[in-house]
Amino acid sequence: MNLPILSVENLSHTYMLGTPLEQPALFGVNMHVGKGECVAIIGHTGSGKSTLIQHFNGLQFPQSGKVVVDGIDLSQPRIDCKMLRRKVGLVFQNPEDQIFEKLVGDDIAYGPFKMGLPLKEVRERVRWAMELVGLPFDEFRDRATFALSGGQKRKVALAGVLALQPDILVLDEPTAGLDPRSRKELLARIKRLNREENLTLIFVTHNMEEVAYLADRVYVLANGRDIYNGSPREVFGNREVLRAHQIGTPETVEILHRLHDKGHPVNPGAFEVEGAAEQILSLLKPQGGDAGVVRV
Ligand SMILES: Nc1ncnc2c1ncn2[C@@H]1O[C@H](COP(=O)(O)OP(=O)(O)OP(=O)(O)O)[C@@H](O)[C@H]1O
Repeated sequence: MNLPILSVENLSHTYMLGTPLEQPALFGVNMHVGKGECVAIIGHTGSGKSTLIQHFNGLQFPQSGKVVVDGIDLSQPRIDCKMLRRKVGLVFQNPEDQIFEKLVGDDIAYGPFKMGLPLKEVRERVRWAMELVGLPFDEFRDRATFALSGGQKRKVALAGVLALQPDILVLDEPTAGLDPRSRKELLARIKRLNREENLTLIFVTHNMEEVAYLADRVYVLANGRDIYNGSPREVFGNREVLRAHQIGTPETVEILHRLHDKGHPVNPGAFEVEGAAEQILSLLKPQGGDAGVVRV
């Protein structure tokens, strides 16, 4: 891991603390994310994923424990929230929570404009962010936000955050509700941002194919605790732990494990589609020295 740009130490959180409706959500969570890393957070519903990422840009502040973002200790009083939100862009699960202007271009321009940037730069950033998420500027800037499809709204919400040019991008279920083609396109764009622009990426997902495709490292949350972290290969290799916490594995892992259990010589750790396909194809090739010989 590179130098950590985000560290969480022993973080606990209880909703409605001190009331009869107290709801504990996090218990002593630890997490470290290196600059330029792509980290997935997985866990069953209610395990605390959203609560955790809300601590990264000051939507929640540590009740106990520590969150440090690029040197800013969020447990200290008088945090510069504006600066923090420029460093950490959070895209919510539901794009409706994030879009409030009538026109697409105005909505994406809102953040950079509030930063006090000159109009020319605001416009450049809006164009850049729109093209990046796959919304052609000339075609979409004057479109009404309310009349967009769910997938287009998701792209607008993402572009609005990208236009602030954050150092860390945090995505809550980035492709939920998208059709397979839009999902694939958006994931490829996000991957490019991480790999080519060196944007640190943290994302929450229930989709294990997404984890396999994007993540360098995976944190597993269960009942408000970080129970495991490792590379996708390590995490997906630990199917017992995942099953115990109602977390699936990518289809590729399942297929390779079934072949392996039936005695076929495959490595079930290969979770990427290309690697899995190669292994399956190699099983279909004739084995042994007589390969290709036709006996009559
Ligand atoms: N605003 C809130 N007030 C009270 N309790 C809450 C609130 N938000 C979340 N919780 C509770 O905190 C716990 C963790 O919720 P959280 O939304 O962080 O989980 P999650 O892993 O993101 O779930 P999901 O995968 O369903 O989005 C749950 O028990 C939830 O009911």
